[in-house]
Amino acid sequence: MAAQAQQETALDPAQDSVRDREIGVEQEHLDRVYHRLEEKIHEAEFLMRDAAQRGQVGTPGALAERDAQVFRAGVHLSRLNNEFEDFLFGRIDLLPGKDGKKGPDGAYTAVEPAEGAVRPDNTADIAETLHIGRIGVLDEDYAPLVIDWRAPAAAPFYRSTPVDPGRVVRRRVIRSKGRRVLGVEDDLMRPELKAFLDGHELPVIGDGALMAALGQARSHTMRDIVASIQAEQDLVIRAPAASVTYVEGGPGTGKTAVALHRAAYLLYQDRRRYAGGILIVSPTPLLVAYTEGVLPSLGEEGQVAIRAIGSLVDGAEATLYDAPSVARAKGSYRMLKVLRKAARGALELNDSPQRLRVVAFGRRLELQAEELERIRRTALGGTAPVNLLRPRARKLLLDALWERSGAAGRHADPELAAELRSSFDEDISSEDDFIAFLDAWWPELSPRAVLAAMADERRLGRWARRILNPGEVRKVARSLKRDGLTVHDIAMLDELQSILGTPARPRKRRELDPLDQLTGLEELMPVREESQRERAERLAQERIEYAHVIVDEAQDLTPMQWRMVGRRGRHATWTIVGDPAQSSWSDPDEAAEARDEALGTRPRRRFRLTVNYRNPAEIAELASKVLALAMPGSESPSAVRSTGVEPRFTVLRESLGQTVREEAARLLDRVDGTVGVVVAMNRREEARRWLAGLGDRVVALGSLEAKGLEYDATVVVSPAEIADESPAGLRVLYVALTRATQQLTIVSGERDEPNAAGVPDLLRD
Ligand SMILES: Nc1ncnc2c1ncn2[C@@H]1O[C@H](COP(=O)(O)OP(=O)(O)OP(=O)(O)O)[C@@H](O)[C@H]1O
Repeated sequence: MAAQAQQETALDPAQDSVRDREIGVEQEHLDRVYHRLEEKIHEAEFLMRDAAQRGQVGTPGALAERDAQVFRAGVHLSRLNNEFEDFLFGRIDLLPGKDGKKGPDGAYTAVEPAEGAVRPDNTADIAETLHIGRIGVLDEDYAPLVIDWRAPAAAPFYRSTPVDPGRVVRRRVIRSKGRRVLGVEDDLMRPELKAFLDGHELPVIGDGALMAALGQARSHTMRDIVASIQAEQDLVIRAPAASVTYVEGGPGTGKTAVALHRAAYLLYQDRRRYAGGILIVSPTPLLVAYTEGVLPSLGEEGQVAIRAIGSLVDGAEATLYDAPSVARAKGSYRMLKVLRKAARGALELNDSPQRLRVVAFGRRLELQAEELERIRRTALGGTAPVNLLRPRARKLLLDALWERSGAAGRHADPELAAELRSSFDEDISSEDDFIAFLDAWWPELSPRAVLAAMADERRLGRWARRILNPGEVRKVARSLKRDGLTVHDIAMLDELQSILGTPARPRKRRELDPLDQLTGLEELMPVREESQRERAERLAQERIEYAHVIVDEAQDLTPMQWRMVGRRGRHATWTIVGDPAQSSWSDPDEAAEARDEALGTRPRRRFRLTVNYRNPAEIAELASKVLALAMPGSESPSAVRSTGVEPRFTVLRESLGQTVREEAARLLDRVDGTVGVVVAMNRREEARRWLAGLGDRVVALGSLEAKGLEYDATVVVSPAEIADESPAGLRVLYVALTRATQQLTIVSGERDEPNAAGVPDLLRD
């Protein structure tokens, strides 16, 4: 952060005493906060005991409210004690505001200082001090002890910059653990100003919280960034929820972090609206596992579902990846046409009956294959879901049988004719042969059954004629034969579900009570209504639509995946974050078209994040060489820090496995946190074996799995192999090169053509 006042160093004893004093000041405040919370708990407990003693005193509503209050207070304190390591993390010291108005959180609302707040000799008095934390706490007079980070009054903590300071003079990050304050770091937003708080000059400690946060060792889970959200990120987090918020930014600019904080912010802003749920779509289960702790650390759980794109369909979990050429066929719009044909074609699988025989009015009636085929085609006309067309097909069969029966002209009186027809329909419909025929001839199809039918190459060839080429048909059919589902199969299953439809089922009646049956009571009682809770549970189970959908790594979604995600947010507002330069999908234009279709005509609000908080400048610079090849003309985000450690280049020694293992071990010695080894997808298993026994700080990843993740150090194995993997290979390599927060080692394989210094061809100037 610019213009940090670094008036002190830890080595200066005088400064140390100022630091200790300031830590003491914050400790006092934190003690007050905890004291207040305990008071609230006691208050609530007292109310509860009192309520219990007085039995029915008070309206039921008031009693319920008390219970709820006790419950909330209890949850509050247990969270504070157990989960929030740094519950209170910020403070701003502010000049007096333009108007004297206070907001609902007890803080003054004006963003700009009052005229005359700064005196001509560049001195000023601090008029207000606000502490910022994960949740808000008021004192007994309703003055704010802690402001929730998402409240409007907290915005200046994130937004204020030395260029545009508003009322903020000093911005402080407080580091604490449990109930103990460990440290403070200050930034001065008006370094030229001499400001006084209670008559004493405002002290300034430390060298910036952002750098401290960025330098920390990484673990296998992501941390929240509440204490150091930067102004351009804050604009996205607090953007109004209407329509579509669209965020682009290079690697490490905080897109994922911003997306998660935005979910928490939206819930805070309008909890009722988002009771419909927020869905965060993530590219891989690894990234889900990496990020899922962030929301609980912000005090939000329950209403946010973070799901990998391969886990969006209930009961189906992707465990496999497709080869790039198969993925291209399965993910593109062309597959939609194939699925539509397959869903209709699957009705005619080999065991479909070729003849219908029934007896009506004492006569045997029969429909042959040709007639049945004609009826099926008529029933399938249009685009209605196949499973919902069964009643129509049944009706057409009955029409044809009626015709065949010759009964049509028997009565001139239309009423009698209609009566005859309806008893004809009733007779036939209840005939066992007819029911069995219909079940076999128009079975209810499941998405899985259709997908399984597509594994037959000849059949798929028929359905995909002039849509996929024979090579693609062969490969897709073969891939569908494997046990297990791929990420792209999931979007196909979801599409099939919508093409096939689900017939309405009769409502499940409540379990019969044997006693009721004996007494006949069951017959007298009306069918029990669903309770409100049961209804809520049922809706939650059935829910595929959300109130807000956040798509992370949006550049990777295929057209079929956009359709799947779009179905989950038909009435939602959206936040889309991504980076076209990191796209692993080969046809970005087609994907953009599908995205626009999913989002409809909703207006978009666009943002761009420009600063890379992950990679040191040395690594970012190397990665920018690949960016220039992958997306000529696009700009790299600027790295916010530098470590002085250049990327290391090595060539394969005895064997690739041995070399990689040695390099990983070397990095494990040099960093405190994690090491990621990124290889081409087809080397994943091999790479896991190479690293066996090195401990759980090191992991092997296929190039596509590295998406969104970060490590203290990474080993990127054979850039050429990764780049040659798919048409989007260079962009995937760019992802691989931008995962490290501290050190990067490149191991060249045979295809990399390294020069004497070990630098592979792709990474040379
Ligand atoms: N304001 C911030 N304060 C502290 N750390 C930050 C801040 N913004 C981002 N970071 C850190 O930078 C790293 C990169 O953030 P994140 O993973 O969200 O970036 P990204 O844009 O999603 O990257 P990619 O596109 O490569 O997946 C994370 O470790 C994150 O915690």
